[in-house]
Amino acid sequence: MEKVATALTIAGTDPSGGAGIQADLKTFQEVQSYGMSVITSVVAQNTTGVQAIHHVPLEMIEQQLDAVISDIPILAFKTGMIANIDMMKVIAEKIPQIRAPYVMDPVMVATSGDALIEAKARDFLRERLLPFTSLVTPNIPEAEFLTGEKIDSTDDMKRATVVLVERFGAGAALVKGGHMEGEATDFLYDGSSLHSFSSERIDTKNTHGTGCTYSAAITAYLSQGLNLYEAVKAGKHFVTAAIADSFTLGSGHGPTNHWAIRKEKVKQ
Ligand SMILES: Nc1ncnc2c1ncn2[C@@H]1O[C@H](COP(=O)(O)OP(=O)(O)OP(=O)(O)O)[C@@H](O)[C@H]1O
Ligand SMILES: Cc1ncc(CO)c(N)n1
Repeated sequence: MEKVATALTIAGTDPSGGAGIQADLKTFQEVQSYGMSVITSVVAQNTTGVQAIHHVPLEMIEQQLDAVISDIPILAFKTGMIANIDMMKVIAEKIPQIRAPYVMDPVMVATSGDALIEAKARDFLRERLLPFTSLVTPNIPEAEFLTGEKIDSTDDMKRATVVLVERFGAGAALVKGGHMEGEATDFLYDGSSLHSFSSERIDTKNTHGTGCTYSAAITAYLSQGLNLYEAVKAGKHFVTAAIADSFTLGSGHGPTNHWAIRKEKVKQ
């Protein structure tokens, strides 16, 4: 029987469908990995912002993790929104049982600017979870927080990738340039080489969930056995197509289009 590429996301939800668990599962499906999910927080949010957050009880997060881990092999997994230290502890205890590449999207604020994690939990994320990662994918503000250093230039971005790996123990680091000006360039440091991935900047306000979609695509490609460089390259292609074909839905930052890649294939 064919081996199924299984991918798990551990994250919060977005009922408007553009970010969080919903974006992750849509992305896994488009990339053709079998998607699974553990929900940390139920978030009432849409393209304009976050209206309310309900944290799933810790025992329930643990039971969801046990349900998946005890039954199904996981070939790659990612974490997104983990709102507080107690949740991080539960997840940190289970991670050693999942012997698969781990992509951390260190989610801190939504595209709308609303906070998704408690301030004091941000240090814990770096100290307790970062050392387990195969890859961490911060945007500029997240990288500034994790390294404690200001990022104003591409040289600063490159330096941050190295600091995250050499000083803080990430397996590899991808610092994303969505928040810079000019080309959308991301830098990857894997512990030995530095790579860059660039695309033209697309003129759109529809960037709700781009970070979730990107890290989910990388996770899915890793679950299929691609190496880190190839997975990031394919993930960058996926997210660029999804932003280029994004939807103007709702009155705020619209979502990316997760089936853009399929349309691209049909066009060829
Ligand atoms: N306008 C744009 N045009 C092209 N690529 C973009 C644009 N904005 C972001 N990107 C790319 O999208 C990916 C996600 O990057 P970004 O820095 O926006 O993540 P993020 O801030 O974590 O996302 P989120 O909005 O979900 O929090 C990166 O590859 C980045 O270079
Ligand atoms: C649940 C969740 N995770 C991540 C983001 C970041 O886009 C968001 N808006 N919501």
